[in-house]
Amino acid sequence: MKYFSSRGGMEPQDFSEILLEGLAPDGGLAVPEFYPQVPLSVLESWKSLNYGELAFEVLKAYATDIPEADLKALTTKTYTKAVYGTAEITPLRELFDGIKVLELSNGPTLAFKDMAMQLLGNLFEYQLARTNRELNILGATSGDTGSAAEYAMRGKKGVRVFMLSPLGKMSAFQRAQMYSLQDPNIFNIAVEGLFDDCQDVVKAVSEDLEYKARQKIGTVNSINWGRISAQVVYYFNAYLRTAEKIGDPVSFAVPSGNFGNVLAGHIARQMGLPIRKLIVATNENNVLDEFFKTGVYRPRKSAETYITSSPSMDISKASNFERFVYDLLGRDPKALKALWQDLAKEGQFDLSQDARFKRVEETFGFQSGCSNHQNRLDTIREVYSRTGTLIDTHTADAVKVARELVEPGVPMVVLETALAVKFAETIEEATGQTPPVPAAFEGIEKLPQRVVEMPVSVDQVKAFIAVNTGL
Ligand SMILES: Cc1ncc(COP(=O)(O)O)c(C=O)c1O
Ligand SMILES: N[C@@H](CCOP(=O)(O)O)C(=O)O
Repeated sequence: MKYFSSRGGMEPQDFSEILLEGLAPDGGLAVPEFYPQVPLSVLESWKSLNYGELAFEVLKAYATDIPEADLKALTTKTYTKAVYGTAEITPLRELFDGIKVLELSNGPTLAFKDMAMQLLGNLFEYQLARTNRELNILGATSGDTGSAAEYAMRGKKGVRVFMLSPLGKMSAFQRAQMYSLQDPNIFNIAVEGLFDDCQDVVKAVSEDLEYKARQKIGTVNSINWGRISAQVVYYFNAYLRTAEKIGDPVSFAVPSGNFGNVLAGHIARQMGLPIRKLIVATNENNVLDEFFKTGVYRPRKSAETYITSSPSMDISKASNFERFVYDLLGRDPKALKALWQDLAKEGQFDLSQDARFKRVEETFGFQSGCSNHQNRLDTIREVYSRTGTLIDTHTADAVKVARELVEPGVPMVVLETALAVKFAETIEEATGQTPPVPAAFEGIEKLPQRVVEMPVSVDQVKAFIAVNTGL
């Protein structure tokens, strides 16, 4: 399998190359030359596989330059009960009204990011040893990618993590998870801005190709195709455990911010998984909901981005949306590049009158909805009173939209993207209950924290990295 840039400006590369490179040199995102197809008969045969085996089957079609025996060893080592708490890895639980919850947040940092990040940590270690290289990861987080990456990379040989987070905008638990780490290869930088500002800095640094090469910069955000490909696996797993009969339709509702999670669902669907609807659920930062409803894509500036009680989705410029639009435009890099040039000039684009916009729902199955703080409180309270379980604020956003769009006879799977304990304040406001703190995180908010503060400055971030790498 070869990978190209969504904007057309990259020589074909292998999986291992794009894994360490992150953003394409022309500022686009790496996309595979085609989506490997999984016929229903093959899907049927995957029913008996455990998670690690399934991950191997899905990923071997993408990571074709990694010897199969090595890839199998990596997926087996990653997806264990010791890491994810259960042998099922991503258990499903019944909610109500035809809705199930897919538990993706039982890993080391209590968010769905662990599903891909643990594998990425092992893949990086493998690839760096194979090529005798070092990697300095530059990432942006709104709360969960940061800790997942840091827990996956701490102590890994040849890897440093420089993680940008929005100063004062994450929950107290999220801050403590990241900033209390004292490992010498982990560097936390709290930026005086929002997630989008952090992500812009990561992209600007990555676009300075000379600096990127000298400092050996890589990424762990979902702009890295490795992240997305690993996230495709749990859609297959959930489908295999949900469909009564292989071939029956199943829908998914996905709390969305940077559009990586739901994009993985889109890819699973393109590979032939019988997904009926992919529901994009946003919070008050509803840029994506606006696009899926109207065809107008209008990313907001930081000043127009709300700070909400589902803070990990406080994102107004969703990176992975570019990968979906690439497919929508018939996988034509010239058309994508032209549209992105319009976007840079006009600050928005409008596909409402373009015949291709109809394909968003008809061909690709996308629908959307959004939530506000009150919806979140109501949903968390109702789920608690009807099932006795506490769901986190992001998952609540998806449950709210799933209930609006669920269809009779079609199971709806809501992706649980974090555990309630990460957002205890809102859970207490909704239910009066304090979410239980897992033993590993007992007292974490009282630990000393190690973080440097910085304005939104590409130059200052570059200088900080250079001082700490000595390169
Ligand atoms: C808890 C949680 N839910 C949902 C999201 C949104 O996922 P995505 O950015 O892949 O759309 C994030 C962050 O990405 C998150 O941390
Ligand atoms: N919600 C994320 C933001 C970054 O998303 P990513 O999937 O692109 O890494 C976070 O919690 O950091």
